[in-house]
Amino acid sequence: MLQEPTTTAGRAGLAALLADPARALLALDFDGTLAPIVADPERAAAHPGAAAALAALAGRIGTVAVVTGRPALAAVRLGGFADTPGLERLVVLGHYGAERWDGATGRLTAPQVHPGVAAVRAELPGLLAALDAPEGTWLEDKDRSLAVHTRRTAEPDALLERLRGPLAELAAAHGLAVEPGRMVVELRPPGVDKGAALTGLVGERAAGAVLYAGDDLGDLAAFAAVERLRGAGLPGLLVASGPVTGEPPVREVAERADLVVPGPAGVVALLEGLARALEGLRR
Ligand SMILES: O=P(O)(O)OC[C@H]1O[C@H](O[C@H]2O[C@H](CO)[C@@H](O)[C@H](O)[C@H]2O)[C@H](O)[C@@H](O)[C@@H]1O
Repeated sequence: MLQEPTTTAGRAGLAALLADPARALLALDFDGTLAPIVADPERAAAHPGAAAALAALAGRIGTVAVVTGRPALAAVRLGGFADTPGLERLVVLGHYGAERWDGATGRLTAPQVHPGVAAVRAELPGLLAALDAPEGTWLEDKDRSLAVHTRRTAEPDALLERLRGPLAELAAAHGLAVEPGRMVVELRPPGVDKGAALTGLVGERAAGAVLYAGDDLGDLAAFAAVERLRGAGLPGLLVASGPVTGEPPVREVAERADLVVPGPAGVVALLEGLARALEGLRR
């Protein structure tokens, strides 16, 4: 059974997607939405059913995309997307939309690395040492940005709170912006976010309906984009992937969603339900 959205706008978005799937755009975040949250980001992997569920929809829905804070190729690798029959036309927008990988061509497009990234890379270890960042603090170097993770420390939330100000100052000193997330603060180039990335793709594909699913603060820009598009007459459905790891949900995401599902397993079940509904409509 396909779960029903709890809002009128969400129900209209789902109805429009089902009525004309060939013109619809389905976009999903990666970590926390298609991939369960794990302690070590390098060991993240898509839910075992995710790639197949996306592939089942890719033949029916006009555009299927992943929109992630990860480098695009990292999401392709961790998701197993390049090896999945049916996902040949998948689009992956990485680094919050700064990068784009097209399954159809296998090509990655990306801008120059922001010069502030090298400066932050050089200064960040010293800053963390000066701030007495405890064991377990982990610096993720994503080439175009750097992320400080606190999940593996004894008090991740308190540490994140303590680091937030100094990291924002360092980012600003080098022309970078901060992107907060689940037990992570990322220092990354400004000027692009998931909302701009999603809006661009909607325009490029002349989408007639959009579904976006996410779980974290970085997804709120995409939620805002769908809300704006709905205001302009484009039906849309917002899905929140609620956490299943025991940590509290990201309140703003759950509150603004038309449908909350239980984590990546719930997202996969929703995708499978959509595929079944579209198959049923074809008969
Ligand atoms: O936009 P996303 O696809 O959601 O990527 C956002 C960040 O996700 C990763 O960090 C998060 O997932 C990790 C693995 O489950 C988890 O350990 C961490 O606490 C989460 O914040 C990734 O490491 C970041 O680079 C992404 O920006």
